[in-house]
Amino acid sequence: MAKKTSYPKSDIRVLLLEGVSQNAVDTFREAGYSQIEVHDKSLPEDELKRRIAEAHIIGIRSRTQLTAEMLAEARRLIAIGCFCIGTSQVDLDAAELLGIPVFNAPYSNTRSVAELVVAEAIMLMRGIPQKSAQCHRGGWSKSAAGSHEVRGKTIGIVGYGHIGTQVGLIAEALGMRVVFHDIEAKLSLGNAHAAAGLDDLLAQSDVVTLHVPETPATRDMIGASQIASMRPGAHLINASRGKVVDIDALAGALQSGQLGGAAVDVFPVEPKANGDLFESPLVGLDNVILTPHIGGSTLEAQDNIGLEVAAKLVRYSDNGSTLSAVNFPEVTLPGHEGSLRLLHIHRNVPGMLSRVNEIFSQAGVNIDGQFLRTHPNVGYVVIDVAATDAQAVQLKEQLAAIPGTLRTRSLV
Ligand SMILES: NC(=O)c1ccc[n+]([C@@H]2O[C@H](COP(=O)([O-])OP(=O)(O)OC[C@H]3O[C@@H](n4cnc5c(N)ncnc54)[C@H](O)[C@@H]3O)[C@@H](O)[C@H]2O)c1
Ligand SMILES: O=C(O)CC[C@@H](O)C(=O)O
Repeated sequence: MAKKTSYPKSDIRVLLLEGVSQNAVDTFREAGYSQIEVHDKSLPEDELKRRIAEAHIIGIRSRTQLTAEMLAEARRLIAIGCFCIGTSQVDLDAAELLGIPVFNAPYSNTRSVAELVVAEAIMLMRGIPQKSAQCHRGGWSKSAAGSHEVRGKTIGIVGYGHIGTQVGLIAEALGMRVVFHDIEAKLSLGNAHAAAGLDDLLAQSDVVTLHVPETPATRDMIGASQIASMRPGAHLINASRGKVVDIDALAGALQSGQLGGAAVDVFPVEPKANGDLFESPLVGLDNVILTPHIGGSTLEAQDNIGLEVAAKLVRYSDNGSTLSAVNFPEVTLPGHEGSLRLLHIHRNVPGMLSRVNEIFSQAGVNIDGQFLRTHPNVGYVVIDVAATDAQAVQLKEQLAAIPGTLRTRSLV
């Protein structure tokens, strides 16, 4: 009897780290996956290297670093799920060149971050962090000095994407004036308007809030000279990524009173697990709200993220669709009932498709459907055929032998 070509679901190992929602586990179970290993923390590097070598699918949040070196150990890995928005913890190019698509949840915690940011803007404008700290120490200083309504004040939003626009809409509903800065041309929502540039935004805002991704261009985007461009006594909120702000420059400005206060949720170096020591130059400053990277950590957001990312991973594993992958050619595929589906991920070099097609032509196998998308470095072609089990084994082996092949899979 011919050997089976598709990998049985019961052998597919799913490794879920960092306490992703139970919804994710349930989604895999309902789709027929049974080998699901769940950890509520990220794993130490050595252990992760061992575990990732066995896993076919891995789910992480922001603490697990999937570097090129780590991914080189992931010999069986077919897909990565980031159960969050940010994907800078994964070397996306390295994953693509290994033929591994990465999925995330681009909107599921947007509202949670936006609500927190607007609440923090109110707290900072009222001087609540300092007043609360004083009361905790047994102090009492009832005064309106330095305390302001947000109504009529200006909030400056850096990065006017999903979160930035939500912040703008909620802030405007509270009567705030909204300005934004983005590297892309953006449609202004409500009465928001684009600042002439970052410096212009900094100069006119009472509260500045950051909502950019971590990229080489956003690293230390707010340093000493940008802080010097802000209004004296203005406030800074960072719930984007820690490396976007020069944290020593921020600490200095908060200590000197150049800035009135800050709310910081993300840090250049964050503890790996709950209970680990948190260290920052901002610790102990009364005018700072410190939170442990929980901007998107509401039960609503985590439940939605669990469903969304697990569904994308299951769809890729079962059907091959890569729609909404962040690093990979996107192919939306119909069902393939009655056909064998072969997936071929390859280096995007000239002549690859003709070599693929030559294999089917020589085998005398008709192609029912074919789907191809390429990125500059990687191509992804999906071929549906009516083939016997014996032909299927041979076809997959021949596809895998084409020079430049990164991965092949077959789905029945
Ligand atoms: N604290 C948390 O828990 C939490 C939760 C969710 C997201 N985040 C972070 O927030 C970031 C933003 O999320 P989003 O969903 O709004 O992303 P998004 O992609 O929708 O928006 C980001 C915006 O930043 C703009 N941008 C990129 N580089 C820029 C630059 N150099 N200068 C100005 N603008 C620039 C983009 O054009 C885009 O409009 C994420 O990348 C993630 O790192 C944090
Ligand atoms: O849940 C996390 O660990 C990350 C949350 C947030 O930073 C995101 O990128 O969505």
